[in-house]
Amino acid sequence: MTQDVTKAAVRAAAGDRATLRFDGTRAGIVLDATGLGGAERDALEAKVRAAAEAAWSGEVRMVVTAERINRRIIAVASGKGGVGKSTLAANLAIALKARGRRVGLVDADIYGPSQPRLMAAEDERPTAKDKVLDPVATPFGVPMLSMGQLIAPGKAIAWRGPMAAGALTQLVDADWGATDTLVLDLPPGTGDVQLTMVQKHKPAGAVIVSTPQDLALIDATRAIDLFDKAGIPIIGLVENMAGYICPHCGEASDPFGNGGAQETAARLGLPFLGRVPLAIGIRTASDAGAPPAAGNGADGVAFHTIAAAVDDWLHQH
Ligand SMILES: Nc1ncnc2c1ncn2[C@@H]1O[C@H](COP(=O)(O)OP(=O)(O)OP(=O)(O)O)[C@@H](O)[C@H]1O
Repeated sequence: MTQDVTKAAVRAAAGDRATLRFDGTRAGIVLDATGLGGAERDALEAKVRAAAEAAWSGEVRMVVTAERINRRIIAVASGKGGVGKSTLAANLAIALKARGRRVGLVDADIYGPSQPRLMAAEDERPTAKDKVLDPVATPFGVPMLSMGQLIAPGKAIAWRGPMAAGALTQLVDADWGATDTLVLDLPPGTGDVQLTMVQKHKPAGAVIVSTPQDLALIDATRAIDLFDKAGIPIIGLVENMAGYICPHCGEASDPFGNGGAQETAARLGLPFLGRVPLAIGIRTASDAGAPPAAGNGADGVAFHTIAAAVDDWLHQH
């Protein structure tokens, strides 16, 4: 077979990803797998090798290369539980994806991992190759890994920081392929577990979620201190459950007060990223594994506004 036939066969299999050189009876292929996940890379490599070997009667040698992706972690944190941190993390990931980023989601909440349910991936189990995990796909184009997929429920409650950070390493160092932005849903609170996690995995920035109540805001200030201590910049503050939207008439009211997080942000000189209203639709959609940011409804709007601010921040840093 001729070199031209082999070139055409390799090109048909690999497009622009392959360069081919001939040296006597040997065909050498360099395959650029930048941006492909593990399974895609293996499949492409096998396809190109098969095409080359069918066309070339001599030896075929192949080298697979990939550019390093500069992947950044955005931590989503809260001073206490139940403020909607996981809801925000899931919707932020989906809304950042809608802005063209390649987003993955890591659920590091060892106390109550809820991302598999929020992201409609409860029945998925990650596989591992050479001890490196392969994130599970979700219906929203955001691959995901969760502590809930690694550990039995309730098992990690008594973990100290180093153990939690060690488990997190498995999730962060997984085969994320082309993912350039990892949204990290941290465990609620500001103790040793959270500090060790952020010190070890150095997020590019943090989003702090709070409800308008004073107590939650005091807790939010503790979360801000935690990131200051670890030298991680705060991208900004999100106020969740801010104002109640009546499902019947659509009227907004403020059962927990109004603007507390915005005032706290201003007082601390931090950016305010936006308010998410308390809306029954957000809860029912989340419980049903259909995050509002994935649809076109009114409940998704606030998350897209917040994602736009986070996206800007990432462009500037
Ligand atoms: N803006 C909102 N409007 C209505 N319900 C909300 C809103 N945000 C979150 N919720 C609901 O509040 C509950 C707690 O939210 P979520 O699990 O996201 O909080 P969390 O801070 O991650 O909690 P945890 O401490 O358990 O990790 C969930 O039932 C969620 O659907």
